Amino acid sequence: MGEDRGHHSRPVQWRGDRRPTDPSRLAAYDILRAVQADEAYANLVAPQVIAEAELHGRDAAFTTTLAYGTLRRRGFLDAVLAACVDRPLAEVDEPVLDVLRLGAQQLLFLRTPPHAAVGETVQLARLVGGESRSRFVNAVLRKVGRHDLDEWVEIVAPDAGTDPVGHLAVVQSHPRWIVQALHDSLSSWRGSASWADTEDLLTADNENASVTLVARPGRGTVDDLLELPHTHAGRWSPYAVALEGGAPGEIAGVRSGDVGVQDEGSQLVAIALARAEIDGPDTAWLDMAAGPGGKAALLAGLGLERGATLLAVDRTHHRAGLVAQALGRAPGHHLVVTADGTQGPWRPGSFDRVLLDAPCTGLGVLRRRPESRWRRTPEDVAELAALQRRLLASALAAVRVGGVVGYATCSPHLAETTEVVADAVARGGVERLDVRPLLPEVDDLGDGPDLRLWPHVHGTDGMYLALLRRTD
Ligand SMILES: C[S@@+](CC[C@H](N)C(=O)[O-])C[C@H]1O[C@@H](n2cnc3c(N)ncnc32)[C@H](O)[C@@H]1O
Repeated sequence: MGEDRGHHSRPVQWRGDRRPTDPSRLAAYDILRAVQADEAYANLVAPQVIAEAELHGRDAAFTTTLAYGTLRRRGFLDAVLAACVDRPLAEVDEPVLDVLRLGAQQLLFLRTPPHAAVGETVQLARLVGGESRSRFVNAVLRKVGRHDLDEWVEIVAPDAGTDPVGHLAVVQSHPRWIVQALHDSLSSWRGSASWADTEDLLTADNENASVTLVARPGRGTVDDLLELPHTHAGRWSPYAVALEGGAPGEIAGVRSGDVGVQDEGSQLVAIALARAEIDGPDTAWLDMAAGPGGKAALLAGLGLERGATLLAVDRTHHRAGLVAQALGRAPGHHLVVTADGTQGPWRPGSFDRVLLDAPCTGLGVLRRRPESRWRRTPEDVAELAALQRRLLASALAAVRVGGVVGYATCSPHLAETTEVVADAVARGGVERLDVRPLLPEVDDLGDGPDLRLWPHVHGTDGMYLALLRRTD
């Protein structure tokens, strides 16, 4: 490489007498490199890179769209690039490959005029890789530009009739195993799913998620939030306000923690758990894997009128610290502890309600984490499912007879959801509740009894919740 560019080194927008590289595209490149080379998370690194590059408004939005889209579409873009490069892609320098991906993304998905997409990308290649790399990038992108998106789909995707999983994997740019897992989960939700349903879900994963605020009960109201510009009421949750444009960090309530940034799917999980009927006392609540504290903060508010005390636990000190921050100004009784939920510092049967929002693969929130589909592996599922079983056993031991455990994940994978719960039910001593009547405001909740929310159906993150009442 001509230059070693860490994602923080900037601004280097000139080399010799050449014209400047477009700062938005350079920032997108920096985000890609940080994700690919340093294993950064795009949603964390992008705002940092954009701020350091002093990009605002449309330029900042273009950088995010280009970087996120390129990360999501990597599978498809690589299939196209492989058809245009006369050696295996693995032999192309990673930074040059990222430049090629950015160029192909603009040509095929962003409607950037071809001369601009090629010209600007070649300029970027010259900056990051020197003259010979820029000629290579120019030649490859000209080949990409010979076909439009539909033609490329015909060329690189397996036939939908004979290999529907492989077809969707390429066309919607997801690993094969994830396409299959999502299809299986959708199929079990309503008895069956067509490949078109699955494609709708995969399409939703490739779109940006909107920002939703939560007016935490006891700390503010939805009506207060609706006074703010660019807001309207949420679709399902009585505490939700959608923010269309504008930065949540500029809202005073968000800065103080009275208002949270929280997808409606997560809000509905906490609300359903709080609404489940239980006999007897209802004052001891546990959130067993609480970091960073979004659901804990909502539960604390929901528990207020019942005089409930919330114990929020996380295994890592840092994550427990984030929970403490989220709960900091919350009225009522709450306590945050760093502990391993599989062997928590409490006596068996101590709690009336327990939330176990288990660590999971996050396959329901792929739209928010553009690179994560390429990082996750089927081995992660097996490892997490084992931990989820241990945590659920511990949650069921922590709740009293008659109390309720909510088992939630932001993954719809069957091995992390219904299979974990089915094992717990099979061991006896628990009754599975139908979650759907607890959320009458939400349409289309499938066959039940568990709650499953989908980006393409409900517009929320993909969330799962089973409610288990302990019977002995
Ligand atoms: C899905 S997140 C919880 C999200 C949270 N409920 C919210 O809404 O903000 C899972 C959390 O479980 C924590 N965790 C993982 N293993 C754990 C364990 N053995 N005991 C307690 N917490 C654990 C992780 O650190 C992570 O913060």
